[in-house]
This record gives sequence, structure tokens and C-alpha cells, in this order.
Amino acid sequence: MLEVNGLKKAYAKKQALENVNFSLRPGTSFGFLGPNGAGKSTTMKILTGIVKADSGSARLFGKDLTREPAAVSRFIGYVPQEITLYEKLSAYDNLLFFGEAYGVSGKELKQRIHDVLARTGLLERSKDIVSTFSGGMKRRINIAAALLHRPKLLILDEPTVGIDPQSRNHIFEMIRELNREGVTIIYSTHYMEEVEALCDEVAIMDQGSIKAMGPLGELLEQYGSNAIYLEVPGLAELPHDPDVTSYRKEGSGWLLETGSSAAVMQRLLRLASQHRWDVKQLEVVRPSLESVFLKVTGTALRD
Ligand SMILES: Nc1ncnc2c1ncn2[C@@H]1O[C@H](COP(=O)(O)OP(=O)(O)OP(=O)(O)O)[C@@H](O)[C@H]1O
Repeated sequence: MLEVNGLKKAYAKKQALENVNFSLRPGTSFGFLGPNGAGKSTTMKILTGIVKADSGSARLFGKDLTREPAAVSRFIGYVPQEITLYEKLSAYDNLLFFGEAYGVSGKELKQRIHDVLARTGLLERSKDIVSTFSGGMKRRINIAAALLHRPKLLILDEPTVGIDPQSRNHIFEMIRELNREGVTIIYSTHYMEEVEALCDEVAIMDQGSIKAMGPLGELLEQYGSNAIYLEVPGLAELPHDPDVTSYRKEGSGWLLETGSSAAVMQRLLRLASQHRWDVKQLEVVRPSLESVFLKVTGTALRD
């Protein structure tokens, strides 16, 4: 459905995209995971025609996004990082405006506005002006605006930054529902838990290129390591274990990454009994996307 090859983009002296390649099958929910400045927004802006790539190509349904933007844009719904709405207009009038901009009009547009407002849970607020809405409600209207023309590909750039948990859950449910209905999703975020909750495929992006990509389960298997979580109140340091690849403080305990969890677990139990540790928790934790990110980029996403 989407083929992206060798995208490069520089802003002044900053090389924002080094070389971005990926392809998507229809119906995928694709997570773009990376820290601030990785190049996620630039990639999405190139796909939506807002920014021009210096080189490379992107084809949607076989059509070049840069050469035939009009033929392609009707298939794409774009939710930019910054909320883009007319504050002094009602939700309904905003949707009228965006619907017409996307080429929908008349009775069909009225029906679509009703449908997308119902989907966002804001039907009762349709006549209220947007400036009276919370950040999360504005974001939901922003997403609704991108759905009016029934896009086949929905691109969302960090849509949950700074919004309330209720709106966040609502947005997640909407995205899942759209995806179940066959809409392909590209979802950019720097929150790993969002990718884990929403996406079946992931691209890990850092410093202008994709460092690893694939189905979430395969990435976890290929790059993720098992870990052991140990919580012993007052334990300031842990004895070195040759099979532990990294030790990290996590909550009130320690997270020990290892490829040999059974052996490490046995030794920890022995130590606990020898030193009479007051063990509050000791368990094997399944590989996380965080450990994949660390392995692939050499840095923790939270840093
Ligand atoms: N209009 C611009 N002019 C100059 N530099 C830019 C511009 N837009 C982005 N950049 C730079 O390009 C790099 C990639 O930015 P981009 O916004 O694509 O990253 P991102 O992964 O989306 O991060 P964020 O989550 O902060 O949006 C960054 O170093 C950024 O500072």
C-alpha cells in the first residue's frame, strides 16, 4: 500500500532524515517510535505533502506522493502534532470547513459530520465553540476532521501529548475501531506503552533513520531480553552476576536484564537465603519494547 524509499531531508545545516525506508501492507497499525528530534514529524509531513523531501520517493497505491499529490491526498487523513482548529467557531463549523477542504460537501458532509462527532463522543457539544473545549476534546475534534473524507490511511503525529486520560482512552478506542474497519494507521509517539497498546508493527527511529522495524512480537524476540525484577527494601547494591547484562533501578526495586533468567533466578534465591533478604518481589519480566529500544539505539528512550 505504501512504499517509502531513501527519503532524505535537511533543514538548513541539520540533516533531519538520513535515509528512511519502509513499506506498509493495508490494514496495518504502524507505530513510529522515537525520541524528540528523531525525524518522525518530518517523515509524516513528507507523506502528507507539507514538506518536500530532498530525495527519495514515497508511493501510495503505486502513485508517487510528490508527483501526484492530488490523486493521493484523498486517501490520507492527517492529524498534525499541533492542534489546528478555529477556536472561535463551533465544533460543527470547524468540521464543515475541514470537510470542504477535503472535498466533501452537501448532504454527505452533514452525514459525515454527524458520524465523526458520534465516534468522538462529542455529538452533544457540536454547537459549542471550540475555545470552551478541554485540550483532549479539541484533539478529538482534530482527529474527527481528518476522518470526514473516509481516508484509507490515517497518520497521527503524537496525538496524546498533554491530554487528559479520559480523552486518551477515547482516542485509543477510536483508533482501534478504525483499524478494525480496515483503515491503515501510522501512529507516531515517544511513549512505548502506546505502541504496545495500539500497534502491530513498529519502526524504531533515531537520528534520522529507522534502526529496526517489524512486527512487535518479532522485535521483542529478536532484540528484547528477559529481565528479573527484584525488590528488597534497603538493598543498596547487588552482587555481580556474570549472566546479567544490565542492572537498573526501577520503582522501589531492581531490574536485571539477562538471557539466562532461570540460572540468575536460582542464584538470587540462594543469595536471598544466605543473607536473609526480606524479599518483597522476585519475578521474571517479559521482554519490553524499552529493552529493544536500548539494544537498537544504544540509549534509553526516557533519557
Ligand atoms: N522547520 C524546521 N527547521 C529547522 N529544523 C527543523 C525543522 N523541523 C524539524 N527540524 C529539525 O529536524 C530534526 C527532526 O525533527 P522532527 O520534528 O522530524 O522530529 P520528531 O521525531 O518528530 O520529534 P518531535 O517529537 O520533537 O516532533 C530535529 O533536529 C529538528 O530540530
